[in-house]
Amino acid sequence: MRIAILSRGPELYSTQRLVEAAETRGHEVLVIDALRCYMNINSVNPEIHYKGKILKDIDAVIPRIGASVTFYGTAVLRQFEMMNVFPLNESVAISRSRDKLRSMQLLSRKGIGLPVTGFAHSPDDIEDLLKTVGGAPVVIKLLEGTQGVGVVLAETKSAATSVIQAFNGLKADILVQEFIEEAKGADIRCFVIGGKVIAAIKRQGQEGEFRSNLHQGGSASLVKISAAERATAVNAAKAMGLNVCGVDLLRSNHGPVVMEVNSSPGLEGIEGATAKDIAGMIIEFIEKNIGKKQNQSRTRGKG
Ligand SMILES: Nc1ncnc2c1ncn2[C@@H]1O[C@H](COP(=O)(O)OP(=O)(O)OP(=O)(O)O)[C@@H](O)[C@H]1O
Ligand SMILES: [Mg+2]
Ligand SMILES: [Mg+2]
Repeated sequence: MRIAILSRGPELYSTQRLVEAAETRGHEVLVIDALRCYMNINSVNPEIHYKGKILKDIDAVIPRIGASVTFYGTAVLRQFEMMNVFPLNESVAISRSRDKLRSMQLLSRKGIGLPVTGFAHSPDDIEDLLKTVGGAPVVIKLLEGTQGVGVVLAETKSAATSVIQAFNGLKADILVQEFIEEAKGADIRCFVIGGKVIAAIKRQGQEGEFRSNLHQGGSASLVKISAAERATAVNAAKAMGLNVCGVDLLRSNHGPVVMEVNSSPGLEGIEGATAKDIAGMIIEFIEKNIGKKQNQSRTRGKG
């Protein structure tokens, strides 16, 4: 096969591992920066041009699209779909997962456990907003935040009110969530491939830190997950329409709750902690599914 990896960082661990895994299995790999692709949308035959040449005869595409380039990156992926190239994850599913509110609405519709969550732009009744999520302590999140930045624990009603007012002043969209204290600063990352959890790790925040993000000094270790956690992760992946994803769960005293579903999950932490060849499993998923109709892009770029 000829496999294209859409990635802006050929030197990144995840990209390198995917290249290595594909080449080991006898495939040809191209690492392509989506932002450098240009396309002729009017063409009868959809084409993608890259560095002065037309990209041809590509069988599968692995999107590793960074959050900051979602819009253009998914447009390039959609063009591949229009050319009948097999996408590891479909463009519509990626767009869906990048929108936190849309994701939570979709997951809740499928009855998947979520932290009690409110969202708001400029609430005129902060007290009522806090009441809808059960009152302080609450976690307040900037919708645009990433890697733990913009996630605040407000332990009292007055702290929560001040933080919400401050975010209002910045005209930011926010999420207000019940604080899952019993998670004790840890979350579970379930790595899903083709409807199965193939690995799971626990990320534990530093002493005194409620955020488990590795970028905030958290550490990763192997974890055994329960049947309920496994089912929650699988259902979340299915609800989002993602073949490959990382589902982040919190262990709450009302069962596993999904915090988010990541459509380009990193491989370094999880391969390091589990010693599994996850890049290889991703390539094998493509090998097994590329011919199957039901796993092809459902929208063929029309979504
Ligand atoms: N409702 C909550 N209760 C307890 N802990 C939480 C809650 N929400 C988030 N956390 C902790 O804070 C961390 C960061 O939150 P979250 O994953 O929502 O934002 P983020 O990591 O900045 O976003 P992204 O994962 O998109 O980069 C989580 O990994 C988790 O450990
Ligand atoms: Mg997170
Ligand atoms: Mg996130």
